[in-house]
Amino acid sequence: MRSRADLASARRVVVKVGSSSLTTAAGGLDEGRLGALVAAVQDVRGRGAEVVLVSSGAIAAGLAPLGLDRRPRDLATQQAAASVGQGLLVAAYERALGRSGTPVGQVLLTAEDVVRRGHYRNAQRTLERLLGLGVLPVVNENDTVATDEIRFGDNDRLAALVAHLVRADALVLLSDVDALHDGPPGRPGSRRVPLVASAADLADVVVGGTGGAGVGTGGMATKLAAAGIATSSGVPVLLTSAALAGEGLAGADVGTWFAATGRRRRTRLLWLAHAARSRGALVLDDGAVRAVRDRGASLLPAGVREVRGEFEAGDAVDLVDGTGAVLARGLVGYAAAEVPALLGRSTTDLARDLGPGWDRVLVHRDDLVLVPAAPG
Ligand SMILES: Nc1ncnc2c1ncn2[C@@H]1O[C@H](COP(=O)(O)OP(=O)(O)O)[C@@H](O)[C@H]1O
Ligand SMILES: N[C@@H](CCC(=O)OP(=O)(O)O)C(=O)O
Repeated sequence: MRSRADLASARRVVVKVGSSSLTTAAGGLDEGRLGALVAAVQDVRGRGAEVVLVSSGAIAAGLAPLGLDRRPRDLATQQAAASVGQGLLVAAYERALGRSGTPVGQVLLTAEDVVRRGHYRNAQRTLERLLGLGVLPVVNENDTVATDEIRFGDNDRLAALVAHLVRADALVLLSDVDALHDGPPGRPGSRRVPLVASAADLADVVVGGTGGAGVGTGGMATKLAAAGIATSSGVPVLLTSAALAGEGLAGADVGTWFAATGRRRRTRLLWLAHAARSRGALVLDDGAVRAVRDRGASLLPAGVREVRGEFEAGDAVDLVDGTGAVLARGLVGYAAAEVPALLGRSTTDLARDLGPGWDRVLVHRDDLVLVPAAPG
């Protein structure tokens, strides 16, 4: 997809809508705006395209029923609000779609669901089936069970990973602002940025926090991070306001278009590079640094000098060099408690001394992404 005009002929689109676009100033869901969004989505579906909707708003929708007048700060109350609000949110989508006969499919995901192979294959299969059955999947983070460590916290990045998961032609991020501006919107002189073709186009952009009602989470920063994830793996992004959704999805010259900059990568690696939180670190000797960084090799226990942190097999860890700089991230094959006994030893020794199964690599090269060196 080369430009926003191509959106009019997209085959499959992921549309993400933020809390600020679905709630009223007084709190609670704004069914008028939700209905307008659904109408825009139905136009796209009417053209024969498939849509996955990633909708925030569960926490915001749960505030009023719980007598809360603002977004709570602590995780437990946020989860309680999400638990109450998610049902209201899906019910509002069902009401808005009611007469069309389009069924709504609620899909609640955690970060785990897009990283562990079995989980993301499962999520992928379910979404494909829902689309095949003519359902409108409405995706949100499974807030009520996600702990701080595994939480996305913002649906912008979740939407980028979902767009990759379903191989969408484009991701459309809808917020309460019409486009990315070169400074916080409302500040005199701030202007719309119509096109971001590469990171250089963001050099002069000043990004602020969340806007208006204070129900949004990440402000523009998480949208730019999400756009980076999507475009670097081949999915272009349109960022505009929910009010302009219909025009944007029809390819009109609204919002900010982020062109694709890279090619499709493995979903797990995309998550590792952009979304995973490391549970620990492995300190590599110089030979292992060269093998991993320059030769694309797997990390063997023999090249590791030290282990830091508490992690389980399958967790994300940083691979750091002798100076502490992170050179890669990977999914580790052993738990932290098992690693000290392996350090510095060859796989042949390990198999001989500890028996079969202990000759695995520490981090397989298929489970590893290099982290670009910090500039300067
Ligand atoms: N450079 C910028 N361009 C556009 N919007 C910006 C910029 N800096 C900060 N913002 C703010 O980001 C807000 C959108 O983020 P957020 O409230 O988290 O939205 P949502 O709930 O839709 O995810 C906008 O209301 C806007 O005020
Ligand atoms: N899962 C949360 C959404 C958090 C979030 O990303 O909100 P937003 O910044 O408004 O898109 C909820 O439904 O309230």
